[in-house]
Amino acid sequence: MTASPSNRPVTEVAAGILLDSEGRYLLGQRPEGKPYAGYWEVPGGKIEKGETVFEALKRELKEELGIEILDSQELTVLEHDYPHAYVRLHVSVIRNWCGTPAGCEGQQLSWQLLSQDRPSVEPMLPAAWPMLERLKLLLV
Ligand SMILES: Nc1nc2c([nH]c(=O)n2[C@H]2C[C@H](O)[C@@H](COP(=O)(O)OP(=O)(O)OP(=O)(O)O)O2)c(=O)[nH]1
Repeated sequence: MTASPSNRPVTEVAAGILLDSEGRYLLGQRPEGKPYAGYWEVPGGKIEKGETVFEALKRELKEELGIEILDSQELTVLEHDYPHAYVRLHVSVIRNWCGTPAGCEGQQLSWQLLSQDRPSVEPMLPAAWPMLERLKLLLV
């Protein structure tokens, strides 16, 4: 495990932005029992030892949403220093998947239009904002 600038261990996370053909992306609400429960985020989770980012995304999105992702495009890598952890987020865009996303862990889901200024749900996890900004730049 690497160390952050503040010398805290870094938690590596894979986050996958599902983007559909109508320009909508998917947010999920963090379930009870997790840090920041109730906050909205892009689906994903911690990368396990020995996993690639794509393998972690495939596993997490199967567990959380019940879908099979077919490919992904790397968007950006962001770091955020939370009270509970220092996280490094490997953010990918996913346009091709099999199945219909469902809240398999009891979480609420919400499709959001990328053309809208801000998501219609709140609060968002602080580190979700820069990834949405980056996504908008990719598509202009
Ligand atoms: N999935 C996801 N995590 C994010 C985003 N933004 C952000 O700061 N994070 C942080 C929150 C958490 O500290 C970490 C993800 O960990 P997690 O708790 O969701 O991971 P997990 O599902 O593997 O958790 P676990 O219950 O197995 O421990 O990344 C985001 O948009 N999506």
